Amino acid sequence: MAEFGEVSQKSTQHPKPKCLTLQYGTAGFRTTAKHLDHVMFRMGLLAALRSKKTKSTIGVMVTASHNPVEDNGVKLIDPMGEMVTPAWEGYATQLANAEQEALCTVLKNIIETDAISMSETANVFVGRDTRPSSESLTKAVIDGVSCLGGHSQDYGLVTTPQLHYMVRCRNTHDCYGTATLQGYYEKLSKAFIELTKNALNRTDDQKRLLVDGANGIGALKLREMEAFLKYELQVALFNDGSSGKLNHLCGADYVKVHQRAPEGMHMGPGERCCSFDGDADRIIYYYNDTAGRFRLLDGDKIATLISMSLKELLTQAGLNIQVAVVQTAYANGSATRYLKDVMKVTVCCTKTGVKHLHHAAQDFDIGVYFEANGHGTVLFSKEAEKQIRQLVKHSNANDEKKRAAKLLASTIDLINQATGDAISDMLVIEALLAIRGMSIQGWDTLYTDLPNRQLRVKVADRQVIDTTDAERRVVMPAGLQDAIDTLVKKYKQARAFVRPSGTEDIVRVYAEADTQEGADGLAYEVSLAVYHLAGGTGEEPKPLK
Ligand SMILES: CC(=O)N[C@H]1[C@@H](OP(=O)(O)O)O[C@H](CO)[C@@H](O)[C@@H]1O
Ligand SMILES: [Mg+2]
Repeated sequence: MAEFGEVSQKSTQHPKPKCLTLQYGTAGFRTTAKHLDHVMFRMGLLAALRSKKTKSTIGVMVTASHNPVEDNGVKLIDPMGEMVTPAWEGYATQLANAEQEALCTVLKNIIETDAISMSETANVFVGRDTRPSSESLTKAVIDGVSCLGGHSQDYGLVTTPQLHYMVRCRNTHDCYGTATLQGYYEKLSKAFIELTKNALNRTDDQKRLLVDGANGIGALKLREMEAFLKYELQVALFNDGSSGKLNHLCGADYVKVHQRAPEGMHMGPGERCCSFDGDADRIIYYYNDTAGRFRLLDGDKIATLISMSLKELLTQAGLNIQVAVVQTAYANGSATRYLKDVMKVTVCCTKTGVKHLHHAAQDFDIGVYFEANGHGTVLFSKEAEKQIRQLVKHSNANDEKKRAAKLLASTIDLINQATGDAISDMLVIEALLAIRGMSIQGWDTLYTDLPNRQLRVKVADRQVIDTTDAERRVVMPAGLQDAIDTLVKKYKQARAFVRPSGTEDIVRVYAEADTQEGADGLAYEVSLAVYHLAGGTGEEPKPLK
């Protein structure tokens, strides 16, 4: 094959450091940026192959999300804007790790195994975050695509969900929206304005939202969008990237993990605040209560607000459409209980990682999925969307039904169904709170989170831990699950689990209990069990102070 001559030749300009092995993890490849040039070139090759195979446009996003600014990473986006299918994650790992001489053989194997017709055209959309390394890494991706005769469209600086959206628009021939930034801003802001028309007498205070942009791409894009929102949302933007460092002491991950406000944000009591992560696919809300205590509203609370609102609107519209919520083991026990017992919605639990939640949510009429850390969106089945849109058109429908159906239709338009999207989720939350006339305090008190703690344990090989039941139970190493069960019994309302991280070289420990001391104590004791039974390295875990 003629193309391979060029691949061999060009790949020498993107050499692989010897002995470096990487894995396509929970969210693509991620490591220090200086080790990624060859990976980017090769992901360009793979994206071209995936495009030929699917006869569709494929996306390649250069970002390391909430990681430090020195890191970078890459994720592949499949035709409907979802994460690339698991079999191809395997190909991605093979390609990234092939030594220079073996690259063409690995490429040929993929082409043969998947029976890819090389005469097909290839189209790849490329986007990047604000990291200094992202620009040159993007060039490496484009080099890879063109080596296999593919065509790239470089969107430059975009949030991860914006690129997912572009891919979905292109492959639905613009039915989903127009594949431009302007198209994205117009579609979302139109739906937002439509929805907020239903919130009467909103004051400027109620329209005000403090946003922590994590010094990243989300801040830039929110600024671009502001004019489209016609003052229906009045954003006070902090950590906008003009001086601070990306993700440093700010952003959704920092706020969630440390359960503390980001640096650089000036919060008055009761003011509604939110944080994006470094590529704006995660969002977390929070506020300081009147006693000055920091209160976090995480992905679970977001899923609760959204599913509750959708359910009520469906009832008002007289539509018999099922709403389900998909969570992971990290969902707070109180959230799961509230959804099941009070709201009576179907709740299902999947493994960690957006792709698992997204996949599970596709099984329902309306699948609301959120990780506790704020990754998430809502998926509407074709049939559910059709019923809602038909009711909007139906001139005989009575006023209340029609109004509810219109609200549902605008909510569909406001949600980025391709993937979790901080900007889109923020607008959905703002609109729903406004329509309900609900304050952040009111939303917060729907249920009270059980105190919880997450810890990390270093072990020689995290793959020695094997889990089952959506990562809630350990199968290997022997004895670890028994040890956890015994420890959990010592605490009230307690739950704990451990799993190997898919993005970092650590084992994660999660514990919750009726008090913070309990959650901390249990998390510590479970960490010790992991350390002793799963080959801990370095210092033994210490109790939390
Ligand atoms: C406990 C936790 O927050 N895990 C995160 C983290 O995955 P780990 O596999 O736990 O490292 O990064 C993923 C990608 O961003 C995200 O989907 C997930 O929720
Ligand atoms: Mg992210």
